[in-house]
Amino acid sequence: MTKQNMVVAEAKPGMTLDLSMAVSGSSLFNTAAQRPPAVPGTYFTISQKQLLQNLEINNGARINTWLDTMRSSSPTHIKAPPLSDGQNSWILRHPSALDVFDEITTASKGKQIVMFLDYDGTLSPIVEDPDRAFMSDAMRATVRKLARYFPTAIVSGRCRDKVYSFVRLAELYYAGSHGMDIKGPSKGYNKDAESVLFQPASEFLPMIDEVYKALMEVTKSTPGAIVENNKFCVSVHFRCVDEKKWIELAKQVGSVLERYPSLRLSQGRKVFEIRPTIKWDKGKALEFLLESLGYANNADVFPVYIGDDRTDEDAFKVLRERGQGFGILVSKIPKDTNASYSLQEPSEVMAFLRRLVGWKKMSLRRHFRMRRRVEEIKMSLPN
Ligand SMILES: O=P(O)(O)OC[C@H]1O[C@H](O[C@H]2O[C@H](CO)[C@@H](O)[C@H](O)[C@H]2O)[C@H](O)[C@@H](O)[C@@H]1O
Repeated sequence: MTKQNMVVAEAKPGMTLDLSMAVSGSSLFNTAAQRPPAVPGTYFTISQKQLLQNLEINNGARINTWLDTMRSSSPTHIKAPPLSDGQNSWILRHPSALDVFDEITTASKGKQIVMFLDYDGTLSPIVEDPDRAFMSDAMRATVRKLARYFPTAIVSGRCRDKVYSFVRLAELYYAGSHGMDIKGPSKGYNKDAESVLFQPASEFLPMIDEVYKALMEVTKSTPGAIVENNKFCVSVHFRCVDEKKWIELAKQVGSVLERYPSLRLSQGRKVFEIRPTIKWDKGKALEFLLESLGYANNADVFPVYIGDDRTDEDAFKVLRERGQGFGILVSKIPKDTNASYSLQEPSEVMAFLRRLVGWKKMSLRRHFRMRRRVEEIKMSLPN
């Protein structure tokens, strides 16, 4: 970054500074579009030297930025859009996947559907204790049936073993740690699938372990904070932390992270996600899995990704860019998304998956009936 193009917000008491671009490895915002809008008249350029002198301010600003995002991700701070155009135009742009079900199946005609499912908030409801985010037996039975008809992968921010212990279906693909830990099914599909195993961040294991311990130590004075070791990444939950303590928690996390420039932080649903800065995410995992399934350059594949979180946006984006299949965002409120369709909650996800299974069963039945009929006609013809 040159001196010319470095634009930094002027420090004013109580104002949140957007210095995320200047704090390497810790930006919450990957693209300019994601950064908070500029406030006219509050910007000036500074040199690298001045920037270093302002390190203290930067760290403060970084914490402020985190706090803003923490607040905006909290339901108490989400302003319901006026019962009007806002909501309506969002729904028009991202219609319910249940309402446009026929449109979706028509688009997939003649193609192989491959299913990608996020776990928390998609297959299981969001609960306070991350260790108790169980999926219902009905949802498990639905996903089991789904996997009989379509190759199916679970793509989660959680540690792969942990998400497997919740889902307990050996016939699925699993991509844990935001896609950094991929394993093929141990039964079903083809035998080769068993050998699929990909861990692009394995060199970070000792560092993640170290950071996990440091975060456990530093956050133990903040009641309600939960640190979760997700093997190749770490989650720091603030769902049960009193909002008055959020700044304290953000500072604690910041104090650990500033020692690890090769780690980055993003936010999910009332959780800080800390992970290696490698170019790997749920979108890359989706592409890797399609390749493993033999669909890398196949125009006849139709991937469907269902997820509720910001980290799922990477996968939605990949589908949009490939122009193949589509993403479905699980959300009750309008959100900026690359998904094409929406579903409100896990119960709607289950309803959608059931319809998909029902539709596939019916089309297979129709197909076999037709084949039988053709055979009968052939047999009835004179030689
Ligand atoms: O990619 P996902 O499968 O959606 O995982 C993302 C994070 O999900 C979990 O946290 C979220 O769900 C918890 C249980 O409902 C909830 O308490 C928490 O507030 C949510 O953020 C999981 O615990 C994290 O490790 C995952 O990274």
